Amino acid sequence: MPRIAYFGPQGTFTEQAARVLAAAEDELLPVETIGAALSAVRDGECDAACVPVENSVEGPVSATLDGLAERAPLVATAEALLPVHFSVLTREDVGTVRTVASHPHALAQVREWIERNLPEARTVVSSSTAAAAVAVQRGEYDAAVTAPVAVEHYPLRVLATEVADVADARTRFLLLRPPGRLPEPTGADRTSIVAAAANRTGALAELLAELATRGINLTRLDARPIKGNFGLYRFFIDFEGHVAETRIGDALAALRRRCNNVRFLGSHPRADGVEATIDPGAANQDFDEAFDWVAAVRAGSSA
Ligand SMILES: O=C(O)C(=O)Cc1ccccc1
Repeated sequence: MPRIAYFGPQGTFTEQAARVLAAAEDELLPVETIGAALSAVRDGECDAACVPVENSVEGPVSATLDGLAERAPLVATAEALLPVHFSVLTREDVGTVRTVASHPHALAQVREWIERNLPEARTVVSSSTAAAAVAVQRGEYDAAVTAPVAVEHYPLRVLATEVADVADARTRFLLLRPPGRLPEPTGADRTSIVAAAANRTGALAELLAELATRGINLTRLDARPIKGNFGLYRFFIDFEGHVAETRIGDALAALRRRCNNVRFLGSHPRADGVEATIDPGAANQDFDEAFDWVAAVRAGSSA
């Protein structure tokens, strides 16, 4: 039975995402950290890992980005996009709430609600939203900001539901596997890479220009420090399209030439189904025809 490690414990948002991404026969295994989920795949204990990668309020999930840039390569084969609103859970015996625990991304999304509704509470960071619920059960903190499903696993009092400072907040999750067969292109795909640009004037601009001149639309750009090299950064770039397409393959080949290091992190269908924008002259057919023409010129059969 295929096994999927997810960022747990039970009752996290990531578990909800894993349920969306898993096949009926897959076994879901909660692990304590994002790093442990990635290691479970690298060590062969699990076939895939489900982890959060970006949030529309807080931005990138750095543990996931750093975990993908280092150690053995993993490739995203699918993504899920979940709306994120929170429940606030307490023990039955809690009077005034003085401590509220949760994952930093959750706390960042309910800061105003806590100020308004729990003015005496101090916030405490936990490894995940569900880990905060466990800590409340144990009596370590008074309240936890959790995913709506958490109350099914941790019998706590529901103080509030549908809590969110920003309406329509969403988190994107990835299903990661060892490199292997890629999903088929659909016309509404996302490709992800991480690249270490050379440390010289204009290097990042040149790298982005390779994508821009081929009419490739970016969907995300994040910089993360390369640890142990103060001042050096790697760039995580997501863009529309699939590596199986000529225009995307041509761009990746250019990045490979220009960068110190490029790692392919996957091509897979977008959860929102948004189709790639194609500029005039930048469709796959345009690339194919242009390459055919060059081949014909080289063969002496065209000019
Ligand atoms: O802690 C969780 O439940 C997670 O899955 C990470 C997370 C935290 C806050 C918003 C979305 C995902």
